This record gives sequence, structure tokens and C-alpha cells, in this order.
Amino acid sequence: MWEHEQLVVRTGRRSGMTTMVALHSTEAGPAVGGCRMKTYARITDAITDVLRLSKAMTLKCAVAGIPHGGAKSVIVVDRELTPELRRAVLLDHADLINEFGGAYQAGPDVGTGPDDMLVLRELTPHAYCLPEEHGGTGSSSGPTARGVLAALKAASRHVFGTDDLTGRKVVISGFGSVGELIAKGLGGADITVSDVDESRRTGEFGWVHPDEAYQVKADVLIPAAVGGVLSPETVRHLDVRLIVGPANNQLTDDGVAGLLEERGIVWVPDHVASAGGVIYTLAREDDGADHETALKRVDGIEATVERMLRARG
Ligand SMILES: NC(=O)c1ccc[n+]([C@@H]2O[C@H](COP(=O)([O-])OP(=O)(O)OC[C@H]3O[C@@H](n4cnc5c(N)ncnc54)[C@H](O)[C@@H]3O)[C@@H](O)[C@H]2O)c1
Repeated sequence: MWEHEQLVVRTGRRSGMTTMVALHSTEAGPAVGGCRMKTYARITDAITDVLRLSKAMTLKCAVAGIPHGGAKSVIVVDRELTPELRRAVLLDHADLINEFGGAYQAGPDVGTGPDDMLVLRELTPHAYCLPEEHGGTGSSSGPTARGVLAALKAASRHVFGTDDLTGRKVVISGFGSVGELIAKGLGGADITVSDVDESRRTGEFGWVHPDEAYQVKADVLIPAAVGGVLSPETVRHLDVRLIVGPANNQLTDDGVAGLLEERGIVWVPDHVASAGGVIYTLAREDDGADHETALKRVDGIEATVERMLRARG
């Protein structure tokens, strides 16, 4: 069933590249969601991605109690991206954002950052997370990691009877900006990280090849790379008790949640665990909250997860 309000796909007049916006819902308010810049094997893969990600944003806002709907946008990288081409496609994307008249408000996502939001702002007011020196809140990776750690606290109490992870084995798949901050916030845990980018291997933490990250015996698994990592196949090989992480759309389909439950693995849905970034950004940029107040709202994820897990029994 088609559940989205709109999907618009455009070829940019400056760049000749494809950009798209999926507006899942504006029922609760203007739709927010990141702008992903990524290479896809097929254009239909990009469309599938933007549709799923935008729906997840609606859920994320609803669970977090944010008066916004969900959307997402994708810039399809189909050639080498020179600085000139990057700027051209971002300006093309800003034109597309403007077509929604404020119903879609963009932020950074995988492949984009605050500097890209600054380029969007040249043509559209509907872009969050500008660099701090330009009056924005910058990267949301810090609040996102903080939200995951808050979720992990509540989930650890539920699974292990304590939120002290000292000595517990934790595997983080995806050692990017959020994954690294989570690792640094985990105190005395025995941490192993994994990334397709070998240059991320620092020696500070244990290392496992990305193909094996979902088979390692551990207490906690933290998906912090890409979506679609929990499939019927990967779930069969998992040897963990708890999964909580920031990666969006971790399940290949909703049925995988049931498979995890059957195996006795507690999974905190990504739309709950990864909401710290959007909670923080909107608290600061929409509501004018100060840094500490916005972080307190992010910490509220702990109570949300506690309630959710208690309700599950
Ligand atoms: N940054 C945020 O505020 C935020 C908010 C909500 C959700 N998320 C989600 O969290 C995840 C991580 O975000 P980020 O900002 O750290 O992104 P990032 O791009 O900084 O890091 C992702 C890392 O994953 C690695 N990677 C890619 N494919 C991999 C694979 N198959 N196996 C292992 N590693 C792989 C990349 O090399 C990179 O180092 C993404 O899925 C993102 O959508 C991020």
C-alpha cells in the first residue's frame, strides 16, 4: 500500500544529477529528515531507501513527541563528485526542497554535513544544522551518540539487571562519527569495532572484519553503519543478547523483529535509539532551547526505552 504523501524525483538543471524527496507524513507538522548523498547500484534502490527512511522519520518524531512529520531526501551520486559538482547538485537539491514550500525541512545525513546545509541555505530557508559559526547547531552526531547511550542504559538494565557495562563485550559495526563517540562513551566495556574503511582501525579498540561483525559472540551489538543489516540470515548467526544502535532501518523487513524475539535477543528499534540528533536539533533550532536543556530532552530516550521494554514484558 502506498503510504507516503509525495515522492518527487528530479534531474538537476545545473548538475544533471538525480535528487529526490520523499514526504511520508505532514500530519503532525512539517516533515523533517536528513539529506543522504550516496552512490546506488540502481535508481530504484535510491527510491526504496528514501521511502523507507522517510517513514522511519515519521515514527522517530512520533515516539520522541516532536511536532513534525517524517521525510527524507537523497542525492544520487553517479559520478566523481568534484567540489564544483557537489555545489551544483546541492543547489539543485535546494530548488527541489523549495518546491515543498516548507513542508520538507532538510538536515544532514550520511554523506552530507553542516557545510552542505550552508550551501542549501543559499537558496532555501528549509535547512537545519548549519555550522555553529553560521548560527546553526552543526553536526548532530554528538547528540545522536548520547541518545544511543541513554537507550543502552535502559536496555542494559532490562537485559543484564544493571547499566554498568564494565567488562561486557560490545561490538560496534560502523566506526564513523557516531560509532566512535559511542565507543568513547562506553567506559569500561570490552569494545570491538568494525568498519569497511580500514583507515578507521586505530588500535584503541579491538577490531573485527565487517563480514564477521554480526557473528561475534558478545553481550551487546551496536549497528552504527548502514541499514538492512538485520535479515533472517544474519539473525540466525547472531550470538548477542542486546542490539541497540543508531543505524536507520536496521531490519530488512518488519518480520525480522519477530525472529529476534524468538531468539531471545532484545532489539531497541532504531527509530527510538537514533532520535537524539533530531531531538537536540529541533529543541535548539525550533524551540530556542539552550544546549543543556536540549541534551536533557535527548536523555529522555532512556525513559522511553524503559517504558517500551517494560510494556514488552
Ligand atoms: N549522525 C547522526 O546524527 C545520525 C542520526 C540518526 C541516525 N544516524 C545513522 O547512524 C549511522 C551512522 O551515522 P554516522 O553519522 O556515524 O555516519 P558515518 O558516515 O560518519 O559513519 C558510518 C561508518 O560506517 C562505515 N560503514 C559503511 N558501510 C559499512 C558496513 N557495511 N560495515 C561496517 N561499516 C560500514 C563507514 O565507513 C563509516 O565509517 C548511519 O546509519 C546514520 O544514518 C546518524
